[in-house]
Amino acid sequence: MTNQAAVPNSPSLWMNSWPWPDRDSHKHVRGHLGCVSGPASSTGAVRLSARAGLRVGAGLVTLFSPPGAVLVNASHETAVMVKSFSDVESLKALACRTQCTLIGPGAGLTRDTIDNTLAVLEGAASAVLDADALTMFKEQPQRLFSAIKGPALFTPHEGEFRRIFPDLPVSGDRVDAVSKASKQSGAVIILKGASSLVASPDGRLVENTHASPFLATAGSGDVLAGIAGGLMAQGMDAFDAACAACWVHGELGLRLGPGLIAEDLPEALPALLHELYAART
Ligand SMILES: NC(=O)C1=CN([C@@H]2O[C@H](COP(=O)(O)OP(=O)(O)OC[C@H]3O[C@@H](n4cnc5c(N)ncnc54)[C@H](O)[C@@H]3O)[C@@H](O)[C@H]2O)[C@@H](O)CC1
Ligand SMILES: Nc1ncnc2c1ncn2[C@@H]1O[C@H](COP(=O)(O)OP(=O)(O)O)[C@@H](O)[C@H]1O
Repeated sequence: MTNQAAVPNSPSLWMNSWPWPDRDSHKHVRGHLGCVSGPASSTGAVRLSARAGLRVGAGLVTLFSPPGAVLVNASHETAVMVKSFSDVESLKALACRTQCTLIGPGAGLTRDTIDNTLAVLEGAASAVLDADALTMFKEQPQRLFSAIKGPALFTPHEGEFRRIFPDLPVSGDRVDAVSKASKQSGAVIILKGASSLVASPDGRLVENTHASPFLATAGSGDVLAGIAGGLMAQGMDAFDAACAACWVHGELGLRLGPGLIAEDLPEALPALLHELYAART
């Protein structure tokens, strides 16, 4: 059991480290986010992440796509770029050119997802792992943890958390479970839910209750991962980026409310970002 209490999330925790561009910024200094696409039949989830990353300010966002999914990705995207990768070496080379690469949404429950996740962790300066990139390490979580070299953020829902941390019961003390999981893995972790907990291996712990039940809709978590990845690509500390992403995502949920679908979230970001920009000190 941990006696640690989680700090309530609020903009005061991370506003000062928000990566606003300055007068001399150009797209290459605003960070490059890579997002790894799954096969042609399941590309939508990661495109939600990519769009959120671009909206939150990453200067460049590229979808890294297997050859068979390039056409479907390219036909959906305009500002988000698309690059093909045919094997783990070419994916690693693409990830090396990013400040952050995100993998998992719609990646697929296949051996390729294991190999591609390891390539991302090896190549990218920082990484966001969600969904299938976590689930696929159910049988060998230690292999995943050992592959972490730089800042890494895991964004599991409870089902995914249970798969990679089977010894840490989330049905009991969630704070204890997520704190231990972060220390065990070496990753910052967002344990998502109606209340989301953010834990860092160095012991920082925040609880986000600033959210709406209307966020319980397909693809909403993919957008959250993209917001966090977009902030990390711009150089924000992984824990601050995770806290900021949870609050911003929750605020968008509160603003949009009934009828919200995941596509709405990135499109609602500019109005909120205008307010945060005006309130900066
Ligand atoms: N537009 C799209 O293309 C979308 C694709 N998605 C992708 O679909 C794949 C499967 O993801 P899912 O998360 O649906 O399924 P998973 O199969 O990974 O997990 C769902 C299972 O986990 C259990 N679970 C326990 N706690 C849960 C919680 N708090 N939230 C959700 N499930 C919980 C559920 O009982 C369920 O059986 C992933 O690749 C994901 O990225 C989803 O992100 C939805 C949107
Ligand atoms: N009842 C709720 N209240 C507030 N936020 C919620 C609620 N249910 C889900 N969410 C949020 O919605 C997102 C759902 O993510 P996830 O389960 O990964 O779905 P998906 O895989 O479809 O994107 C998470 O950020 C979670 O915190």
